[in-house]
Amino acid sequence: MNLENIPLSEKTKKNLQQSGYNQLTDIQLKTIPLVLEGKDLIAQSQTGTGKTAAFLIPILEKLEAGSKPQALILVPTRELALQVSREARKLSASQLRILEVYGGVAIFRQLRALRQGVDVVIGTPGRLIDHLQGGNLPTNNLKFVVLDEQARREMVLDKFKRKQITLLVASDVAARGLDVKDISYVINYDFPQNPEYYIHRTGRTGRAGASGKAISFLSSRKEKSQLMEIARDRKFKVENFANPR
Ligand SMILES: Nc1ncnc2c1ncn2[C@@H]1O[C@H](COP(=O)(O)OP(=O)(O)OP(=O)(O)O)[C@@H](O)[C@H]1O
Repeated sequence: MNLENIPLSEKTKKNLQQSGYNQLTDIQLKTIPLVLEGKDLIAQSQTGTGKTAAFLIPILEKLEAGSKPQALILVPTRELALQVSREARKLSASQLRILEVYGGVAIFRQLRALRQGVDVVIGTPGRLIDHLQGGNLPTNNLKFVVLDEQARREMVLDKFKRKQITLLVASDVAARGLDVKDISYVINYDFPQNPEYYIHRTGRTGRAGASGKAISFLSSRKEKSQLMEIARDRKFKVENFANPR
């Protein structure tokens, strides 16, 4: 038992033990006190270490049954929405109404549930946007928003690695550390802010000694000279250069 020093109510602790959560995992021990204090945070840990409960336990502890959504949890897939809502029902020590919303099923039941009042909404982006745009999902009572982004990211990357996706549109977050074999091109839509980022981004192609290609869209003479300077420093070739107007 390592729940003693965690500032959760007795009701929650009892429920955790009844659910077989006798020991909190490291990520849970670290995040729960911070979320209870109302801190914003980004958490990262290995798969299967209990990240879902790490955000659910403190959020559920803080909520009381009401009528408008108080927590919104964005997940990448329908399967995850179901998985997270199952976990939320298990971990909720009070009578909170938990609703999963995802596409591919009739919207009617989701609408009815939203009209009757829910406390926690767990959903996938497309259907959530439908509900938000339709004015069915009031946001003025939200206290918590969770983005289960890593599971998105990881999943998309996995598909990219297995070549099920052939084009990946990414921010600079993907500029470092992404190790995928055989990336044919890196396309710089916006020219990187500094030379270091150019190197990080384009380093995704031509891994492990192989050569790679990058295409950059340049929108000023300044960007052109930045590119030429990097090319000079790093000794790479610039081909098919069209002058920006
Ligand atoms: N403290 C705990 N005690 C016992 N079981 C736990 C505890 N925390 C989580 N679990 C269980 O461990 C399993 C894995 O948890 P979870 O799916 O949240 O991992 P994760 O870190 O989100 O993994 P992934 O990165 O794959 O999404 C779940 O079945 C969950 O119910």
